[in-house]
Amino acid sequence: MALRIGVLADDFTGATDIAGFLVSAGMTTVQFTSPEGLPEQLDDRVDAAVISMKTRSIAPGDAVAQSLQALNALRAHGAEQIIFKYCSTFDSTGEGNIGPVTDALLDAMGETFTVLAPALPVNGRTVYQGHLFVHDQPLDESGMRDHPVTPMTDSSLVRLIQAQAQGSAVVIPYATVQAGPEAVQQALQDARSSGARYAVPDTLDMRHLETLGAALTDMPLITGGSGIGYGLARAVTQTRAVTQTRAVTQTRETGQDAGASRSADADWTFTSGPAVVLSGSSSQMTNAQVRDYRGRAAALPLEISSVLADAEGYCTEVVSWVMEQQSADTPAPLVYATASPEEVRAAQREHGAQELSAAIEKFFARLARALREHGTRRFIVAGGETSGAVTQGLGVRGFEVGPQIAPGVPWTRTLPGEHPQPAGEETLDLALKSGNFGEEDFFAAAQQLVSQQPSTQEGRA
Ligand SMILES: Nc1ncnc2c1ncn2[C@@H]1O[C@H](COP(=O)(O)OP(=O)(O)OP(=O)(O)O)[C@@H](O)[C@H]1O
Ligand SMILES: O=C(O)[C@@H](O)C(=O)CO
Repeated sequence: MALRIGVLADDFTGATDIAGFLVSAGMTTVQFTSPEGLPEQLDDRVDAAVISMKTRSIAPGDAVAQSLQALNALRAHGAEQIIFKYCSTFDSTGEGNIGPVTDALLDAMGETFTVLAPALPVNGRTVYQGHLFVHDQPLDESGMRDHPVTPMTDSSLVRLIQAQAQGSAVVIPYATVQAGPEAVQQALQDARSSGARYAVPDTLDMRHLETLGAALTDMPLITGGSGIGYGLARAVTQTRAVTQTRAVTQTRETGQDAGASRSADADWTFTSGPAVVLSGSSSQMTNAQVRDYRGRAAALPLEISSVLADAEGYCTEVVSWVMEQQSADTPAPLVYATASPEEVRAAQREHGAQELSAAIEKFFARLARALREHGTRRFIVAGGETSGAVTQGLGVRGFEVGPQIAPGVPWTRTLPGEHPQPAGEETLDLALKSGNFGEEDFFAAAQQLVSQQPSTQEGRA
C-alpha cells in the first residue's frame, strides 16, 4: 500500500516533532535518519514515513541535493502527499535553505504552487497578517534574533521567502481561515491564478490547523512545521477513523515490524540503564532549562578551548566525569555548551561561527558514541543540530515514536540491532528536544516520565 504522507525534515528534532504529531493524530508513522534507511518494503499499515536530515544550515546546493534524494525515496513508496518540514520559527539564512529546497521540490514534482505553514500554536508559534510570532513577540524580537546559526531578523514570511526563493507569496488572511476549508480552498485557487507561488495562511490556534489540513488534502507538496502535519493527518484520519483504530492496534501487537511507531503510551516500555543529558542549544528556553536542571543534578559546562584544542583527550575526561555521576538514585548528569547570547557572540568572534558550531557538534557526537560504548542507554539531547550530530554519531537508522514529554518532544526508541552493542540487541532511548520547546523543568520531566513506566534491559554490566 502507498504511503499517505511522506515527510522530509530539515533537522532531527523537527523530524521527531512532526512524527510525534502525526502519531497523535492517529497515523502509524515510521522515522528514518536518512533516505537510505528506508527499507524497500514498508509494512502495509504504515501511513506516514519521516526522513530526518541535517540540511537546515548547510550549503543550499547540498540541502537541495539531499532533499531531492529524500523526495525520491518517499515517492518510491508512493507517498501521496509530501511535507517539507522546517522549523516553526522558519530558521534559515538569507540564502536559504527553505526557499531553494521548496523550489527544487516543486520543480521535481511538476508543481508550481505550495503553502508555507510554520505555525504551531500549542507552542506559541502563530501567524497573523503573514507575520510569524513566538508567543507575544514578533519573530525578529524573540530570542531567535540571537540564534548562533540562523538569526531571524524579520518576521514577515512573505519577505523572508521572497528573499530566498523564485516566486511571489500572498497571505491567506485570518478571516478566510476562520471561515473554513472551502473559503481557504477558494483563496488558494485565487492565489494560484494570480501567479503567486507560495501562500502564507494566518494561523492563530490549533483549530485553524485542522481547517488548513482539511483544505490541503489534495495539495501534492505542503511546507511548514509539525502543526500543519498534525492538521493534515487529522483531516485524513478523521475520514477513516474505524480502519485506523484497527491498524494501530495491529501495530502495537506486532511491535517492532518495519519500525512502526506506537500511537499510545500505555504499553510503551523504556530501555533501562544509565542516562545523560547533552545540551548544545543556546536558545532562551534551553538556557532556562539548563539553569533549572543545574539546581537538580550534576552539571558540567564544556570548556570550548579544550573542545577545540584536544577533542579526543577532553572527551575521555568528560566520559569519566559522566560515568562517576551516573547512579540509579540520582538524576542524569548534564553536559552543556549552552551559553548566553553574549557568550556565544564572543566565542564566535574569537573562533568563527561555523567552525565553532561544527567543532561543538562533532564533540557531542563523539561524546555520545563513547558514552554508549560505556553503557549509557538513554540520551536526552537539546538542540536540533546537536541532536542530528548525536543521532548520527550513535549510528541510529530509525526510531519508534513513544510518549510525548512536551508538545513536539516525544521519547523515541531506536530500532533494535542497528548500532552494534557488545551485548547485541539493546535499544537506546532518545529524547530530542528542539531548542525552544518544553517547559523550564523539561530535563527532569523527561526522566520523571521514564520513572512512571516500566523499563526493560539492563545497560551497564
Ligand atoms: N557556547 C557556544 N558558542 C557557540 N556556538 C554554540 C555554543 N553552544 C552550542 N553552539 C552551537 O550552536 C548551534 C545550536 O544549534 P542547535 O540546532 O543544536 O540548537 P537550537 O538551534 O537552539 O535548536 P533548534 O534548531 O532545535 O531550535 C549548534 O551548532 C551548536 O554546536
Ligand atoms: O518546528 C520546530 O520548532 C521544531 O521542530 C524544530 O524544527 C526546531 O529545530
